[in-house]
Amino acid sequence: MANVLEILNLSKKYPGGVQALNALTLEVAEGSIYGLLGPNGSGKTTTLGIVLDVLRADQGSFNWFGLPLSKETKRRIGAILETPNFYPYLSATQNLKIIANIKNTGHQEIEPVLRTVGLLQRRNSAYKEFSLGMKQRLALAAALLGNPQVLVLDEPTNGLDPQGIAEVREIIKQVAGQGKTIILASHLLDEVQKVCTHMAVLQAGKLKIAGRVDAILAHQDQVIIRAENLAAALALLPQLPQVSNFRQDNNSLVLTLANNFTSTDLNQAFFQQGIILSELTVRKKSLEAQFLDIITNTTTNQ
Ligand SMILES: Nc1ncnc2c1ncn2[C@@H]1O[C@H](COP(=O)(O)OP(=O)(O)OP(=O)(O)O)[C@@H](O)[C@H]1O
Repeated sequence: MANVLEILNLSKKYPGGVQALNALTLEVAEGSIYGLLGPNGSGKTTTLGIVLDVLRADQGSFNWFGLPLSKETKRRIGAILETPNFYPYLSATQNLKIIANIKNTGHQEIEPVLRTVGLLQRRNSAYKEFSLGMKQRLALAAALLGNPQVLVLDEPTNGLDPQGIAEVREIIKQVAGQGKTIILASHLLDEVQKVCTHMAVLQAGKLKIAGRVDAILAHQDQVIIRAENLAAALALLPQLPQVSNFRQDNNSLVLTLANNFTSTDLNQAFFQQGIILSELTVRKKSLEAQFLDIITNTTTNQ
């Protein structure tokens, strides 16, 4: 599948001396929901600012749809970097009419986008009467005007209550289901795991890891095995391509699977060598623990 966005060796130092980005390289494939994940200050907003032409990089390059950024490519991108300045006394529809005029798109798009974000019933209510969640959904509607191919969102659920968070996440998935690519920045692995198909993890402006969310997280599982003949199992482990590392813990062996292998593959490998496992347990780490592991242990890997 074609790439919607390609970032190559992007670096940015702010005047105060903070190296916000350090040779960042990543690719976003068409149709993906791509999470840019990292702790506060890791460079997510800076990355989005550069690719949306709000900030200038010191070094490196990027392209959208294989092309340099231009008026034409910008038209194919809808973005929310911060909450837009809607007029408080105007209704949802009136506010969107103003944005449609700025974007030079027809007013016939307003009703469908309000429906997509679940605000059609409230289209005549004044913006000032909206809850925070509704305001964020109106911002999404505004970003969707002009039918962009890509939606770029910076921390789209920040500050919302659980219901508001669930609504926004549902809209993101629905919009992706219409074939649009979504790029979103988040500091929550939980959010990225629930919403995204792919992710890049940033720390201190550097890429820690990038790839499919399920593959990255599966690689974090711990597998605990026991066998009648533990010594034979232990002796076999260094030869198994399914295992990336292991340690003995009393009568058990605790191991991490190599990329693209499952616990079934592991069980089969032992069986083929005549070792019957008496126990095989997959222990999923908490998402917080996985996030910390990725941030602290992972070596850069695209
Ligand atoms: N205008 C600025 N001037 C100086 N330093 C800045 C500026 N904007 C960001 N920084 C610094 O650059 C680094 C990256 O910031 P950035 O906002 O890109 O990170 P982030 O991952 O989006 O964080 P957050 O989740 O807190 O928004 C941080 O150390 C931040 O303090």
